Amino acid sequence: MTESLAKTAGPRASLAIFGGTFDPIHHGHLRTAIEIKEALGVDELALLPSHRPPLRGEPGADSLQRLAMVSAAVAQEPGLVVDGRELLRETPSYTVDTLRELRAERGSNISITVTMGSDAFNKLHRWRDWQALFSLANVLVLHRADYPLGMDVQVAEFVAGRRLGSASALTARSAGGFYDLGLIQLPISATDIRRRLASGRSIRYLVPDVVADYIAEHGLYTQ
Ligand SMILES: Nc1ncnc2c1ncn2[C@@H]1O[C@H](COP(=O)(O)OP(=O)(O)OP(=O)(O)O)[C@@H](O)[C@H]1O
Ligand SMILES: O=C(O)c1ccc[n+]([C@@H]2O[C@H](COP(=O)([O-])O)[C@@H](O)[C@H]2O)c1
Repeated sequence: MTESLAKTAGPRASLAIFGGTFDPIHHGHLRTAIEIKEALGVDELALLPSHRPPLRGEPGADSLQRLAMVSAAVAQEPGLVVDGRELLRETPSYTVDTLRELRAERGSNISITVTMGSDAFNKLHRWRDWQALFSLANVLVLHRADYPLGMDVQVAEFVAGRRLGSASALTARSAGGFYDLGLIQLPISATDIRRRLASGRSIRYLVPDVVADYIAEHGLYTQ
């Protein structure tokens, strides 16, 4: 299927994806997922736990455990769904592969927006086939408090002509648009949660109770 997609304005079905290692999923991710869904006005926001994250070491919890925690966390949240497709591939979880699969399934007309925090976006120039992401989807970047937007010069040039005036303008296009969004950011990170658990401290109110219970039952992140 061709990667040059129609970019005409107009109402269309829409989907946003929010990928991550989710090691573990926390309230920073969940609050952000809701903000993304509202800002874009999408029909559906899918969280995509990565199986083998390309630019980082082995996660502390295995893929099925991370998938189970994400699924439990969103079970009560209408409009948020989990997409476990990256666990079905043995290759590193390249976003471009995921988007190609989604396009093949959903067709060229649906609006797809891939979303990521500024920490992830600042490394975009190291992603597999990163320019192709913009042929397959729109890109929405969320400012994270500790990570000012500091994109690579090549990426900056590439997105300059693609910047739209609002997040919701992305959903009127099938692909190719870019927007960076300032939103309420909870200063929570999975790294900090893993450190707390390793030193026997509480993680209550940083993650949903179902996730804290799962971690305790499976003895995760104790070292
Ligand atoms: N508190 C937060 N607020 C908004 N976005 C977040 C937050 N934490 C993570 N993200 C975003 O969620 C996506 C997945 O992040 P990831 O699973 O790596 O979580 P993390 O908390 O950054 O993990 P780690 O500390 O292990 O790097 C990334 O795009 C990241 O920028
Ligand atoms: O496609 C790539 O090359 C690529 C490189 C690094 C990260 N990603 C994706 O970006 C998302 C956030 O990654 P991380 O490591 O910050 O959790 C997750 O969905 C990864 O699969 C994708």
